[in-house]
Amino acid sequence: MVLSPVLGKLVSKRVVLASASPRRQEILTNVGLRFEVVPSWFKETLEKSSFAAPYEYAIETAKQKALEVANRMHVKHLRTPDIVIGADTIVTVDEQILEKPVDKQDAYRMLSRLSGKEHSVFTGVVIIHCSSKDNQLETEITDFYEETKVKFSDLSEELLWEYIHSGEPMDKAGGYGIQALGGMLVEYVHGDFLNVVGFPLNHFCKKLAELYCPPLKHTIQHIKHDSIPSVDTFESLSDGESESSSFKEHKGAIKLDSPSGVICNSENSSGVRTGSVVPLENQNGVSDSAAKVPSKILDLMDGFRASKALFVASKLKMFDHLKKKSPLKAVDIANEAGTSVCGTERLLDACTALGLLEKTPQGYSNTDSANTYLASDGEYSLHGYIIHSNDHLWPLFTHLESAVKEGSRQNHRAFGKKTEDLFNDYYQSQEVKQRFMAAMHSIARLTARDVATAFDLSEFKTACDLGGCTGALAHELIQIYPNMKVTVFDLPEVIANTSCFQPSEQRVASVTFVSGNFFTDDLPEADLYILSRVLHDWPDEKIHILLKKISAVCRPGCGILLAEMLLDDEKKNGRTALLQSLNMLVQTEGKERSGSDYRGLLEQHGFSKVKIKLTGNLLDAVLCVKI
Ligand SMILES: O=c1[nH]cc([C@@H]2O[C@H](COP(=O)(O)OP(=O)(O)OP(=O)(O)O)[C@@H](O)[C@H]2O)c(=O)[nH]1
Repeated sequence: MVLSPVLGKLVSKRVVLASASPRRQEILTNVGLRFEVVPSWFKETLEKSSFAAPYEYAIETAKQKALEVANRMHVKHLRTPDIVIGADTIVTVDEQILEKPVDKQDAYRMLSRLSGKEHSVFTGVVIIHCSSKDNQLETEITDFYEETKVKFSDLSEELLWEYIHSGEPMDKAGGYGIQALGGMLVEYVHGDFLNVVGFPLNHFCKKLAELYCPPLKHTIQHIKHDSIPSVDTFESLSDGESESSSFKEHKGAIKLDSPSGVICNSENSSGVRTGSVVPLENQNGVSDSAAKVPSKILDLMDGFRASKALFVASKLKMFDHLKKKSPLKAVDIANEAGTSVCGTERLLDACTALGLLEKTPQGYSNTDSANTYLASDGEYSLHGYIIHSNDHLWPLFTHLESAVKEGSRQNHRAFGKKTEDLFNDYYQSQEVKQRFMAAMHSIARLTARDVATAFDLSEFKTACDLGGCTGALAHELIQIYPNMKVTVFDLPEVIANTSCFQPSEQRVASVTFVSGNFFTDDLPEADLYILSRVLHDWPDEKIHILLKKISAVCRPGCGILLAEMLLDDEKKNGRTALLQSLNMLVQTEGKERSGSDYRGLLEQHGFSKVKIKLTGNLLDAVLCVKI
């Protein structure tokens, strides 16, 4: 299947999956699509009776989910995605639409309705292309749906309740998961199995191919096999080059960037496809072996080069120079940065190919996202974390192999000294301390709003951010909850260096900085204790010491808010969090954990009503209350 050309075109795009469904994430990851996950906050409450057909309801819900994410990212994070994908799966039986059960009784009602009958599963999918014009979000929407028919056996009461008690039905449309235990209920499936699981991959891939590599009419090939009917295949879908007439004709398609270098033309020199097994030559005489390019693996092999190119361009302040003045030629930037012209030109070209810069005959300019995130002066700049990644994490990662073999941190190998305490390493020199604080500040600035709004915290009048560093989250909290007073509690060497990170124009009086060590000193009183990127630094034993201490000073009704990257329970998806857990391995005794892991730790110290929120940003949130 020639999907590589399509994926090649998407590689430089910010693709977002507006769904919390782990199944959708897995299905799309499996085909090699690279995307971020930003779960939608759209409540599935559209009036079902106002839709003429059930699939219209599924499509509209999918559309609203995706639009909510596109708008939120555009307004809230100043990050307009290029493409947002949304989906909604429903089950229909006896002209009723079934969604996810709200409780076990509801699951029972659904499953007994499906027992012994055939039902339909519809998934509505939308692909939204986004752009920003005069700061307004512009969208072009493509949608489709897929129907699969499923027949259940007669289900005995016993089997029904056994299945319900397994817990599986609760987050699944129609109250069953065909891919797991629910498969035992099914007599037959007519249609796309993955559509039932939540995402019609086959139809989606065809849609992507239509949008990104529309066929030149004369190249569509009908492959004939003895017993299989003639079909139009992905192999027959050619690039058509960006200006092909069929491309322009396609409803809802927008003009996209030039191909990523993967040859997508599928004609041979005589303009006729001859089959997909033998490598073909296109009009340029280039072997059409795109189907065999393992692009995902090649990308991973290149990953370190791309990271290092970003780090070096940041370290040499190239994005700062280009933010001040652009376009600039390589020679001008080399002069500013004190670097060689030939090396600078190669670095700038690589950054252009990575989508960080734009290049015209007049020279290089920053992309919008380079101006926002890579220049060092932006409100949401990641410069601090990038420099920390280059100077601190990179040397540690060169010892990943030893870390994996030994199961322990590698600070001694990377920096030539044994560290008893993680923070001794960071705070022993002023330069390293400032760099570390800048890194933490940049991640905190980027995530603070999503963490602060993950739950309604208005009932907490006072909060104490343990290890709150520069106070970035504290300042966000008092913006959102004007009656809240927040204490930032951190080591004396941190508190002494916070002044350069303070916002100029805020009600600073509501944020107080107190120095101390949360393991050894008394904790300030508060209704809410916040631990943001703290617990992941420590092994369970240390976490128990800290939670016990917090629990001892918490009155009933007081809470703990955790902000961490959450792993999925099966530790299969979410590569950012899984890679971050390796990051913790090379430098700490800690690790990333799942929401269930944190729930287990918190419940052991008298905290209950644990709520978990995946924010779609770098940090997720967990809230619990002392009983
Ligand atoms: O056999 C299976 N059938 C359905 C599922 C899963 O069910 C849900 C459907 O719910 P919805 O479309 O509303 O999606 P959500 O999970 O709420 O995520 P969004 O954030 O996209 O709204 C979906 O997860 C299917 O995967 C299943 O697993 N097996």
